[in-house]
Amino acid sequence: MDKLLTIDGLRAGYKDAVVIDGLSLAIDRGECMALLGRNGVGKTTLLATLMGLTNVFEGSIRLGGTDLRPLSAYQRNQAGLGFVPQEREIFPSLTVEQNLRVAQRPGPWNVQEVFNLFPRLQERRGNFGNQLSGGEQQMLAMGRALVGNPSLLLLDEPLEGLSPIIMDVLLDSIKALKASGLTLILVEQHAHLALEVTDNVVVLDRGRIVHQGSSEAFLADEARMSSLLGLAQSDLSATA
Ligand SMILES: Nc1ncnc2c1ncn2[C@@H]1O[C@H](COP(=O)(O)OP(=O)(O)OP(=O)(O)O)[C@@H](O)[C@H]1O
Repeated sequence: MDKLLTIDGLRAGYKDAVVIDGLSLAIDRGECMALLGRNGVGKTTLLATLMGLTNVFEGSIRLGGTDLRPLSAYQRNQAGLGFVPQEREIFPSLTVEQNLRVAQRPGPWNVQEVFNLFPRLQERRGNFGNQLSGGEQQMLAMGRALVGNPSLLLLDEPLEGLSPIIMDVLLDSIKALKASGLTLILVEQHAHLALEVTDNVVVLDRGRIVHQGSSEAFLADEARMSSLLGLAQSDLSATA
């Protein structure tokens, strides 16, 4: 298969502290990957490292043919990384449409395509960022990453704090992105839901990969999920 992202021997963290500790990972073009693990194991740090927002001590990160390590976050964005951070970071004083237009770069994704994916945003096109619900902000944050026409989309806990109805809208959008062939990494605490919309899963523990395989097989192995994710059996079914 054609590898889009290749991470080799990565050690990274904050100041002198190592959080990602010798991690190697490759993602095929068109692959949809869940990145799971208990709180504080380094999932967000790995995404932030891909974006150039942490200290890298060792290792390489390549996107297609490009070595990302010397590049700034802005340059990584231009090289094809789209990042939807947990904090969403939309512009509160711009309208929905303006938020999308300022992020537009050439490619198949444009404002109208985002409105087709999230009709709710079209209804809210004239509202300011700070007038949106949490779910609408999340849709806008995803839309903003999409109009940048990324080759790899990084989603950090997009379902956090949202109602089940809005979670379903976002999960449907992730399925649609997967069907369109976009490569993506989904960090989620809702393990069951993330596994249902992804091809493969990587589980981290203390900055290292402790499990890697198909999402379907992991989903069927409740005992393994429970031991690696630290969820009680009741939590696992609650997220199903
Ligand atoms: N900006 C930062 N500066 C210093 N240490 C940090 C920073 N952000 C995270 N850490 C530390 O790095 C470790 C990994 O945190 P990270 O947020 O990557 O974990 P996570 O798996 O995403 O957890 P969660 O599911 O809670 O978001 C933790 O020990 C955390 O305290």
